[in-house]
Amino acid sequence: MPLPSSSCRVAVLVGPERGFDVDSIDPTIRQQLEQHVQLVDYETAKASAETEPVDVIATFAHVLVGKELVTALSPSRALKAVVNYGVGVDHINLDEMRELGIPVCNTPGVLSGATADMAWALLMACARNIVQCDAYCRSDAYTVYRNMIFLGRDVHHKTIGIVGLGRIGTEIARRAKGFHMRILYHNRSPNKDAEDKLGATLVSLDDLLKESDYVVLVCPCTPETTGLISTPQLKLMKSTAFLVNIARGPVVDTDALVAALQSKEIAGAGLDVTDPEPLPLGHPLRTLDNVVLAPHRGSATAEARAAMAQLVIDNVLAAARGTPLLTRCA
Ligand SMILES: O=CC(=O)O
Repeated sequence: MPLPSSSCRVAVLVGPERGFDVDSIDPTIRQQLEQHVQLVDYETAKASAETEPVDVIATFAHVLVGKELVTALSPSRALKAVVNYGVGVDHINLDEMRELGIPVCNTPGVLSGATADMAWALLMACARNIVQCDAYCRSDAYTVYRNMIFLGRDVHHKTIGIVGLGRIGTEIARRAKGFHMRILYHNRSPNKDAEDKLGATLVSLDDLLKESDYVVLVCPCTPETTGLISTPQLKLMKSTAFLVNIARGPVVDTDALVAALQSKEIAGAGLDVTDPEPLPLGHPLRTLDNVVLAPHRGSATAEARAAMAQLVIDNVLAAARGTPLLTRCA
C-alpha cells in the first residue's frame, strides 16, 4: 500500500551554518511541502527517530549525508529517498546510499541556463575588469577620462575550453557560439550533439589548458576530478588566460591557484566556488585583485530556484507516495 503522503515525515537538512534549520528553507517550498508532508528539522528528527523515523531526507549542497546520518534519522530503515535541492551530489555518500538501497534525486536541467549565465558573468567580469572598474568609478580617483586604464581582453573570437560538457557545459558552449568563439571541451565521453550543433571539439585536458583563453570548469566533483587543476595544469595555461570555476572548489588545488595568480602565471580567475567555502578571512583569494569571487551563486536566480523547488517537491511527494522518482541520479 503506498503511504498517504500526509503521514510522510521529511527531515530537512539545510546549511551547516544554520544548523539544519527548517526555518531557513525557501518559504515557497516550505509552504507547498507542508500541505502534503510533515517537515521536521534535523534535531527533532534525530530525537524522535526511534518512534517516528523519517521517510525522506531533503538536503542541500554542503550538508554531508552518509550512512551514519541516515541511520540516526531512520534507524528502522524506513527511509525512501534522499532528495537534493541542487544538481551536485558530491556531499552525499552515494556508495553508502547504494549499499542501503536508498535512491538519491537531484534537480538537473532546470538550473542549467542560470548556472551557465553565471559562468559567463564571471568570465566577462574577469575579461573586462568589471569589479575594478566599478570600484574606480565610485572612488575619488575617477576625475577625468583616461584612455588606457583597465584594458581587458577580447572574448569574441577567442578560445573557450569547457571541462565537463554535460547539461550546464553545453549551455555555456551555446553562449560561446554566440560570441563566435572556438569551443574546446574535455569530457569523459564525446558529446556528439555539441560537436555537430556547436562545433565543439573534444581535446585532452592538457591541450585544452594550453590553447584556451578562458578555461571553464563545470565537471562534477568526484575522486577523479578532485585536484584536477593543480600546479602542472596551471603551468600549461597561457599567461593571458583566465580560469572560471563554477563546478566545486576541490576541483582546483587552492594553494596552486593562489601561487599562479600571485606570480601572474595566469591572468586571473572567476570563482563561484572555493575550497574551503567560504574562504577564511584574510585568505589570499579574498585579497588578490586578479580574482572575482561569488558566494556559490551558480543557480541562484528567482526562476531557477522556483523550478528547483518544484522538482524537490515533486520528488519528495513521489517518494512519499511510492511512485517513481522524477529525477533519480543514484
Ligand atoms: O551548487 C549547486 C548545485 O549543485 O546545484
